[in-house]
Amino acid sequence: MTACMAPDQPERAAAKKIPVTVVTGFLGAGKTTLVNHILKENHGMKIAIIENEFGEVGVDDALVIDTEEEIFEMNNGCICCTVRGDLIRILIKLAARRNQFDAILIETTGLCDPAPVAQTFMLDPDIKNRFTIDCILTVVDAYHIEQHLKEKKPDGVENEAVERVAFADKILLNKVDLVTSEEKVHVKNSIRAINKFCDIVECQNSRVPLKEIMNLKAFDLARVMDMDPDFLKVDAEHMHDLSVSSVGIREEGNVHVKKLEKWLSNLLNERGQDIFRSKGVLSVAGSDEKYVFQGVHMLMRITSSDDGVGKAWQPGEKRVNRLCFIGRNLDREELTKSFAKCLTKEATSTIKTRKRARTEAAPGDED
Ligand SMILES: Nc1nc2c(ncn2[C@@H]2O[C@H](COP(=O)(O)OP(=O)(O)OP(=O)(O)O)[C@@H](O)[C@H]2O)c(=O)[nH]1
Repeated sequence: MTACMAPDQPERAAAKKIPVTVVTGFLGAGKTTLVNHILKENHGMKIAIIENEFGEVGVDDALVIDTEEEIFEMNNGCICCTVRGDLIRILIKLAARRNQFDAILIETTGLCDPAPVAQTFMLDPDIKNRFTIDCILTVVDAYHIEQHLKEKKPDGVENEAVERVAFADKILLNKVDLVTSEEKVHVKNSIRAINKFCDIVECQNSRVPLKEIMNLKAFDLARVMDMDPDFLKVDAEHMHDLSVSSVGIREEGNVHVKKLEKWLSNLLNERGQDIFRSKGVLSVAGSDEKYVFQGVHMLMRITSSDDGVGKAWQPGEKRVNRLCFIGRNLDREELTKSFAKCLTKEATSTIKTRKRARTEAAPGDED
């Protein structure tokens, strides 16, 4: 999205390359939370944000705060492989409007390999003359990172969490509220063992001043090449872990919120080791608020548009529940069937009730 927060400055139109911040981080680390934080802050910068979401069913549109700004969403694949062409097309369009913003922030998917994304800015002739990578910013979930760093991967598959930390120019050590000081020191040591150079900034709910994360000129190609001499080889091996998959559910109807809560908490208690990430937008019987659930392994939270994220269901909007699970050994049929048991026949939404009341009321009677 293009966050227009300051008047145009003519000097911005000078032929300076547009700085790009690439935000990476494992599933659920706090990348969208960072985007929301940037959108809420009054920092006076105009930032174009490109969002790439992993999963069969897109949910992030409902997780980003309601804003007037333009959003570039890329939900048809991962920008490190299948939709790199789409990324290039968006960037070229943005380059044509370069005097309308100061910087670009790309939120990559939780499973994205940052190397091919960075390569796009080094190798594509249309892009490298117009843009420059300012920083590869990696958001780390202080509570869950250790288990992902230690995870054994199938042969030929890189550990995404390790890659993310290794490539980072800067790390936001997020969710510090969930760890003790000793655990935090331990996590920092693990990060340092992989990446000696990057700056580590601790934060909660991805709240950091913008000057800590943008216009840093922190990306250092020489350091990256030192670490990975094949970095600029486009045909270098790049394999996603195929044992990690996503199951998407799209289902019209209204859910019974208590049944849903029980289902989700049982599911994540039993399977949370393998279900890395779960999220969903829900239509709850009797409410016009759009409910959202967010799970990272066993931690789960249900909120609604009433809490300030996303918009309530609009009159005429199709109330479809959208759920996305990402992890190992997911059983699509079982997930779909067990979710269906949370639906209720108690279907009337307050929108319909209000609309009916209005049409039945005499003109001038409505409040
Ligand atoms: N306790 C706690 N929860 C947090 C913090 N930051 C973010 N969260 C929660 O973690 C969950 C995941 O946050 P997101 O920002 O959606 O994570 P993401 O990296 O965009 O996740 P993906 O879309 O899977 O890539 C949400 O429920 C957030 O509210 C934090 O500092 N502390």
